[in-house]
Amino acid sequence: MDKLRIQGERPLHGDVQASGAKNAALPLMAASLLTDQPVLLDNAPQLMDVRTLGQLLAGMGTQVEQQGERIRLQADRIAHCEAPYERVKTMRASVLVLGPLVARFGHARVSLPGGCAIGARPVDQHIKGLQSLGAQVQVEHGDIVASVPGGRLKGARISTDMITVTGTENLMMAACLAEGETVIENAAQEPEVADLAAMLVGMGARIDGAGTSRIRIQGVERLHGASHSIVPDRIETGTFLCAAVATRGDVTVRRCAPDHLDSLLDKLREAGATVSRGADWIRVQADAMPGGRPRAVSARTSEYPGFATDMQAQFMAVNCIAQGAAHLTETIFENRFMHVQELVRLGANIAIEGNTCVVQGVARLSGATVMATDLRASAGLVIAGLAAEGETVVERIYHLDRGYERMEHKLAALGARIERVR
Ligand SMILES: CC(=O)N[C@H]1[C@@H](OP(=O)(O)OP(=O)(O)OC[C@H]2O[C@@H](n3ccc(=O)[nH]c3=O)[C@H](O)[C@@H]2O)O[C@H](CO)[C@@H](O)[C@@H]1O
Ligand SMILES: C=C(OP(=O)(O)O)C(=O)O
Repeated sequence: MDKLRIQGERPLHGDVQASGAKNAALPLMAASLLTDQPVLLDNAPQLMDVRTLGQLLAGMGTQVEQQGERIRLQADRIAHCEAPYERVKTMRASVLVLGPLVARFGHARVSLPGGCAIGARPVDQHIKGLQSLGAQVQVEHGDIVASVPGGRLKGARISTDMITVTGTENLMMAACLAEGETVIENAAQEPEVADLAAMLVGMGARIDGAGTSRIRIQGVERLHGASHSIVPDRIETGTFLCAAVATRGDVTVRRCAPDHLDSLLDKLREAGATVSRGADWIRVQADAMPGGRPRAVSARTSEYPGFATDMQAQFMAVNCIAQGAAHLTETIFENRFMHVQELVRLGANIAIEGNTCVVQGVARLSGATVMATDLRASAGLVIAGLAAEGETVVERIYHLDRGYERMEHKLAALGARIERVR
């Protein structure tokens, strides 16, 4: 199993490019099931999750070709509408094929994703929403089995019990081919939802309000192919910015979407970094912070545009070496503090009180061997390792490979001493 070996205490300096967003690429790929015509995606990240979804779609009969940053998908010969457990268990976002399959083919069998390291993560809202659109849905032998009497979904008003990102995406895709109007209330407002809507509109869908809490969709009979450039990854961008602050460096992330990172940028300014931005770049200067260390800054995760749960672990790593104490509260997932005990192994001072971590900053972390437990926990450990004195080894980085493109190469180009050990 691959590991990352890091020699810490080297400030990061220079420019790095953001990749396309994993959390946009996955729904966009799933949306290719809505048409028999080609869908071309540019700015596609080369990630394990993208490969996994590509294999799942190919297994159904979709032609999938990835060349560099371009993916071409054509779902003109779908042989069966099934997502087996073997694929779904390695990537929960596989459930995104459910809405498109039911909408276009009138039936689907998709393995029910299990829980995962960060929480139970049920998909009841996806199922209830599809039922509102007229699908019959049961869980049988661990699979979600859906069929549509009459073959075509019917538009409806759907109000989800909580804000769900992939739930909103699944239902929005399904509603595009339903008969009549669908309104999704309490919709997720994440930029990746808006990016998906932009491509669906390019495919002929009629959608208003994506990016707000109410999305209105007028169903159409069929969609056509499209070409779309995937929105930059705001979480990868934020990860590099946190690494810059934790190592007291000066980093510019290029080809990113600064408008999608407002809440994090405010926090980094509060921590003492100088933040500047242009249309598609962000620079964080943290090499001259008062007192030579960031200030502790509290945060509470929430849905977009709030502070992203996918940035909580990385921001915790910054707070580990800050001056003062911060409270970090996780409100989205019930078990997203798995990195805490590993950060403690690096010398961090963290107490967990319910869904809040109290992080008392220390002057120095000291390198150690730590184990990654999920994607962003891994990123948090890498940041802590970059800041720590001596050598840190991060084990089980297959989690990291799900969602970061060539992370160690990008960090090495910024001056980090980091290598993959096979
Ligand atoms: C591929 C993708 O885009 N993944 C992102 C997506 O995950 P994902 O879409 O799975 O997360 P959700 O927004 O659905 O989850 C939010 C909360 O709602 C709960 N819930 C959700 C659906 C449901 O049917 N029932 C239910 O109870 C979840 O357990 C969680 O507590 O949004 C998360 C929250 O921003 C991010 O951390 C993930 O990176
Ligand atoms: C939790 C994440 O992803 P997923 O929903 O794919 O598990 C993430 O990107 O941090």
